[in-house]
Amino acid sequence: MTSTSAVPASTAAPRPGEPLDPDAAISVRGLVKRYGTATAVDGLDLDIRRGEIFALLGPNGAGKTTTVEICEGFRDRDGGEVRVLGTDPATGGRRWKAQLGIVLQSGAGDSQLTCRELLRAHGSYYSDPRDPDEVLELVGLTEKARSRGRTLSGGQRRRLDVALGIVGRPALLFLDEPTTGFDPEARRQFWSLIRSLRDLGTTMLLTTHYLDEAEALADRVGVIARGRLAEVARPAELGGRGRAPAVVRWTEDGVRRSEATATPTAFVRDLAARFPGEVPDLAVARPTLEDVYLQMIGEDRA
Ligand SMILES: Nc1ncnc2c1ncn2[C@@H]1O[C@H](COP(=O)(O)OP(=O)(O)OP(=O)(O)O)[C@@H](O)[C@H]1O
Repeated sequence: MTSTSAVPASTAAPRPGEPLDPDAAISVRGLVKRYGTATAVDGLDLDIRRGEIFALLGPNGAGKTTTVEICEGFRDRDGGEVRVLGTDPATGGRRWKAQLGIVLQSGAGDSQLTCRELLRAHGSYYSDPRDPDEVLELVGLTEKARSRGRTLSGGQRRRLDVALGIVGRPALLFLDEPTTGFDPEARRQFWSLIRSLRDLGTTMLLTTHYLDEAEALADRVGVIARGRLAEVARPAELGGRGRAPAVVRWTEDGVRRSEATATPTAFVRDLAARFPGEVPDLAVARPTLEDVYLQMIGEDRA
């Protein structure tokens, strides 16, 4: 289940001209980034509240990584204002950086050190690191404490990446496509790790191409297209999804039928009255997050 405790009544993106939110974990206004003559981020506004999991969605090349890297302090911007944990990333020093956890796509898997040694070494950069064994337990790698990174499976390496991202006890964790290449069981285990981190109060900014992942984890999702935020909403409400009619499908007289209705319960009750037993092949569906996402992206490209 998705916790909504960190999400206020208003879930939308900031309005144009709205000032930076000093209480937000991340507050971005009018962000612009150009590479040569190409504009990768084109006036992006975004607030991410403390304690929430926010998923940034968007097609390849939409500007997600650029935005995230500017927030991490790895990339300069050409315009706009950004505050991350109250600090402008362009000027953030060591103390500010120590509050961030960054899980990159690369991975620490090639290290000659054991998992525990790696965590201890990495933790030494921080003033109040988590105990390596506590972190290994949190990510489900206790049994691999003495294993070297290069002997781990792909999914285990990813867990080690997360372990390295959280050993410094970050207030804000960036996760870039964290479950790419995971098998289904590993993804579910990873999701439960992310939820435990949220329960510990960690704010997380996640980029993902997996819409089921965004739906399972995120308090809010933001769809970025052509360098702008097209919409911010709870996963269940994106693109008017919460208000969309349900589609009832069934088979009657050997013919597959369907009906879009705002009152599916009443419709199914009437339908059931017409059949002596089970309504053949009955299904009630609402648009999935993927349906509304693809529609939004398609409209943007049109
Ligand atoms: N270092 C760079 N130099 C030139 N252009 C770049 C650079 N980095 C990104 N771009 C361009 O900026 C645009 C946005 O790229 P970005 O990596 O932010 O997108 P993304 O949404 O993260 O995409 P993906 O889902 O493929 O990771 C793209 O058109 C990309 O080609």
